[in-house]
Amino acid sequence: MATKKIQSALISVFYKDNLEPIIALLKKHGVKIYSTGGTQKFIEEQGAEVIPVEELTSYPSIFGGRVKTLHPKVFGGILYRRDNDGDVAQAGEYDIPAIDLVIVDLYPFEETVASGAPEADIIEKIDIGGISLIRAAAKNFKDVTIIASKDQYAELEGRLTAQEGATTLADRRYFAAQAFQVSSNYDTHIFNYFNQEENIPALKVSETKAKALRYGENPHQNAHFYGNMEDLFDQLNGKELSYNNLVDVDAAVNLIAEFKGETAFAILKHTNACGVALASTVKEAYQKAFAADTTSAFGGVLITNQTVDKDAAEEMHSLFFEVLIAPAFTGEALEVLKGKKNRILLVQKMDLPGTKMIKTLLNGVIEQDKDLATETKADFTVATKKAPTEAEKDALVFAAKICKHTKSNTIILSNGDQLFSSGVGQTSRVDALLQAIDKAKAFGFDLNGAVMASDAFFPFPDCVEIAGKAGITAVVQPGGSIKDQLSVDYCDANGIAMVMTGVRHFKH
Ligand SMILES: NC(=O)c1ncn([C@@H]2O[C@H](COP(=O)(O)O)[C@@H](O)[C@H]2O)c1NC=O
Repeated sequence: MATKKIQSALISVFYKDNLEPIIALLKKHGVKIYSTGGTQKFIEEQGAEVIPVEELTSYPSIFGGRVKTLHPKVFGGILYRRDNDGDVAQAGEYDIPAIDLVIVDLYPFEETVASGAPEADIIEKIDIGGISLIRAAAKNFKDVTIIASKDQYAELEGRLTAQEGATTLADRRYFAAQAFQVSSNYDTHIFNYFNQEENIPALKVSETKAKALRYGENPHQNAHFYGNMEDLFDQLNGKELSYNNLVDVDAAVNLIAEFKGETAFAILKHTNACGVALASTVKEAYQKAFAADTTSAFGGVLITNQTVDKDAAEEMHSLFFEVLIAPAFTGEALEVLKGKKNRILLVQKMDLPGTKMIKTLLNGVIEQDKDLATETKADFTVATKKAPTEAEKDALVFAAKICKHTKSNTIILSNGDQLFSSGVGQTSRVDALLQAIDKAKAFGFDLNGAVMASDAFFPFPDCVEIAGKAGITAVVQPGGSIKDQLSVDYCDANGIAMVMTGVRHFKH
């Protein structure tokens, strides 16, 4: 393995933190250090000698720092092939010194975009010299070690310490791969920023944090999560989230976001809600959600949008559940809930970011806007002679919100603050309705005066007929079938109120 002792380094970093141990190591091994303005000052403060890069290039940093390392003496020193006689002779001819190690930390482009800075500031944070140094050094990994981010200092320190100031070819190839990961991620963010306005048809996703999951949907499937869960949640208890947990947590967080300003509780299984309720306390909301399906709740993912207190915690403690998500837990509630060590407790710190959804299929991916449409009473068009009462309208809004987050074909039966039952993921709407009616009866709900929500239109009047006979008095559906009138006629003949929203909510 071609182990090479590092004799010279170029250091140019935006964030200077944590660089100290590297400087100390380089100093200890007598490495000649070249550096740019701010970094040079920082290294000198560490008591190490530095050659300003301007001395090497015979140019000052110009155009407000847009050009400082971009010079043949710098790039030649990185890129010339040490085993190529012609390159070595040219390096000598032009007095180009070898640079064995390059350490860069790029201008924080992504951070600057996220801060809402004006475009001029964002453009200045497109690093040119740094990204070029990274690519050059990574290309010449046979001879040069590249550290492309402050996140890699500790790894470099470890290897230099263990190998007496040297790196192996395997080290350098590894760091080169890391470097291209950094540069491609950086360019992806720049492209996506520009493409917000340009809409060039290209999908660039770059997630640099990967977490190996225990397994995928089933134990024989490997799986990873690419993303940054720490931004969204603090985990207070329990084992690591599994692949299926993550899928359900995503569904739960999207569902509960519908109930801002209310005290809501939901219980989900396989992304569908088997219990949803509104109440004045978390305990009561949990009790009502649980009552909708006391069987399915076992092993479920639970979520509320209010602080979980001791009363609520004691109420749900006897249930075996996988995950509980809340914006906060009281100390007493945690004491109760932590009684089961595998139970995952998550504090949700923010709403889900992002407005797009991506899925792989066939030999490509499909992307779409998230379904962010939620109908209010104002969006209802009364289609029947009889209009729903205000209480029925409230119930229809509640049912429609749950319906939107349930697998198609779906039917939701509820009142204004409690999911009674749902028919989920059925191949016919009639089956979804029959499933919902059976479930409601099985869990003791009286459907007389209940409301029904459907994710898509009724192609035939069969659903309203079955629902009416079960006691349903008001219905919300998108409408849009050429046979809408048949359903309206049935409702008119049987005293059922029906509203249409014009918005379909398929969820496949
Ligand atoms: N223009 C250049 O030639 C150039 N060379 C290096 N940089 C960047 O300048 C920063 C360090 O600058 P300083 O050492 O002056 O704080 C690093 O983030 C590095 O990626 C440059 N700046 C931007 O492109």
